[in-house]
Amino acid sequence: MENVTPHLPAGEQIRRAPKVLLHDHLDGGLRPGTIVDIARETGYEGLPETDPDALGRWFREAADSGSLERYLETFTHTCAVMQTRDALVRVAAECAEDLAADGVVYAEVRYAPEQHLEGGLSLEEVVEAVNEGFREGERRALAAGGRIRIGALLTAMRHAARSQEIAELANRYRDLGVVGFDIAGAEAGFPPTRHLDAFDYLKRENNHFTIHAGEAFGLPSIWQALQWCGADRLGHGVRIIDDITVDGDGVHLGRLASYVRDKRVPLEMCPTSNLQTGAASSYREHPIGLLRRLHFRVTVNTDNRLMSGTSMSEEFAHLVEAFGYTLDDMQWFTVNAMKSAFIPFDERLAMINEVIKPGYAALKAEWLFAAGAVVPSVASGSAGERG
Ligand SMILES: O=c1[nH]cnc2c1ncn2[C@H]1C[C@H](O)[C@@H](CO)O1
Ligand SMILES: [Zn+2]
Repeated sequence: MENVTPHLPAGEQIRRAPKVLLHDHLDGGLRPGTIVDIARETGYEGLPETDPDALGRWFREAADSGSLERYLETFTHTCAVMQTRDALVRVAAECAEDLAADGVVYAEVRYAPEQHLEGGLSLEEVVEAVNEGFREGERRALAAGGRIRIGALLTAMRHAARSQEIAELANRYRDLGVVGFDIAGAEAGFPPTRHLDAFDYLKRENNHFTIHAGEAFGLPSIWQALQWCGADRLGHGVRIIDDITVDGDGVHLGRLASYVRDKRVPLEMCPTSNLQTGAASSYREHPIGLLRRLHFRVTVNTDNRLMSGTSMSEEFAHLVEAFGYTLDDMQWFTVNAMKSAFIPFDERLAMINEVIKPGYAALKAEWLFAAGAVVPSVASGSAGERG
């Protein structure tokens, strides 16, 4: 029986495991080489480095400041090279290819259309270019032997005043590649209630939205996002830990933490990003460990693959190392994410039953066929005789 003892998944196994990503920014995931190419083509001269490797390092280091505001400054450069139709198509197609190559089978990728208008595109043209890129990337992934499906989330910037317009845009492109709405940007000083009109509108339209909350600001932000705005999911939500006490008597959940767990509110957790912005101090101390043990609806995400130098596989590898997670844990996070996606219920269910569960079952069965395993005796039926 020792062969069925859960073992820790390693690099290649983590990559091949089907993964679901709900929180990934399009303008936070460009390939450094693509940034350099587009900057050259479009005459953008503001890049801090023009060698792709050096530029990749620059993003990771600049984002490693311990402050969300400083972290966000790095997006000036990525947004600067995402101002034309061709650039948006290319970046979106490569995003789909990169995620598929990393074993992501379903992703919701977000971006703020209002940040891509400087080259004269309209909001609609931005959305259509990104959608075209995602479809192209899905086709290329298929041709390369992978498979991925991507839905877009339209983000409004919380310091700006275009959330109603972006919410209407999300509604117009619903069922046309856009699956929901989000607000992002600096959290302190910009509470989600500033955008109540947009959230009320989306609720009236029976549409879906998530809100970045509980990252750089604490419980009041989470409380507003849920109880005033009606968010379906929380972007990050790590500060919910402030409403949980662990002492000699056990674990005590405050009213807000209880609500989040009881209502199965999905938490889009992004461990590496949280370390960079100071929302958590190490992987081992990241609240995801406790929240998973307490059965919150936790999901694992990348946030910004470029700025964090990460991928879904990297995030899981860190968690495996910090918490000893097994393939069963990975499946649990992945099913949580799929249950929390904004696509229709029947499609989510089919993804879970036809893609995710069989994918993990196949990986879990691999020990049977590994070198030195008991394959001959299983094949000859002796295992059955013994049993
Ligand atoms: O983790 C984040 N918190 C708040 N805002 C963020 C985060 N990551 C990216 N953003 C911002 C910067 C991007 O330009 C914008 C849209 O993707 O969203
Ligand atoms: Zn984010």
